[in-house]
Amino acid sequence: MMSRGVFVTGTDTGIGKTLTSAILTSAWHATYWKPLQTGLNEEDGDSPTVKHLASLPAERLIPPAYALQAPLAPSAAADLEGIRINPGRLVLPDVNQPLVVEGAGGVMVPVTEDLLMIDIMARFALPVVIVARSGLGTINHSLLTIEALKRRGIEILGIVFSGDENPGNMRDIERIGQVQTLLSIPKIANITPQTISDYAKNVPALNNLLHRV
Ligand SMILES: Nc1ncnc2c1ncn2[C@@H]1O[C@H](COP(=O)(O)OP(=O)(O)OP(=O)(O)O)[C@@H](O)[C@H]1O
Ligand SMILES: C[C@H](N)[C@H](N)CCCCCC(=O)O
Ligand SMILES: [Mg+2]
Repeated sequence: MMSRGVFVTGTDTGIGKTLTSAILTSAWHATYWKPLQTGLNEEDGDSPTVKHLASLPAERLIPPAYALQAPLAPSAAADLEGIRINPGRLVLPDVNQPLVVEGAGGVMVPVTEDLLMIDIMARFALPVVIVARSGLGTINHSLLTIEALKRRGIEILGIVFSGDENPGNMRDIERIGQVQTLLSIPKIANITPQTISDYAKNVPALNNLLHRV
């Protein structure tokens, strides 16, 4: 059976993809996969964060296909270690639960010399969730991301805003980009398994969304 699920991308690195992935994974009792992890010499990586925040049992966490040290795009981090990323190893795992796949950085991040993150997304053919900042600068970044995805015929499930809600920005991006806002995640003061689980349980839009993936 084809895996159901989503690919979580963002308008930038450090924008809220992992937080969003933890919320979706928790709400949907999903399996989480970060295929390309970089920056492990500075942080533990996104898999342990999602495992903790979504209280995931080990069997619902697929290890990265590539786990790289430098806090750089995958192609550059791999180069530093003398590794050549083989796109043939980037294959969606066949799992029984919905799958939440998190990208590295945004859509135009190099994965190999001639493949970008967006090319890998096209191959996976999962509907895409775009995570964007709510505030100033998001209109340009969000519309560029939407345009790149549409140009390649990649299905956009919708956009998630992270940070203080900004209805004007939301309206402009929905109208010009012709996308739907899926969620607006407020600034969460204390991100813990409890706050994630409470949020995941109390936002009805999350369950409705599962029926569309
Ligand atoms: N709505 C929010 N409330 C509070 N903190 C947030 C919110 N959104 C993001 N953050 C914080 O911002 C930081 C970056 O977010 P996150 O790790 O989700 O980014 P990312 O897009 O996954 O980055 P990467 O490209 O490294 O995977 C984290 O410390 C996260 O907890
Ligand atoms: C290290 C970081 N947290 C991410 N894993 C990688 C982000 C790559 C971004 C590249 C870029 O757009 O300039
Ligand atoms: Mg992340």
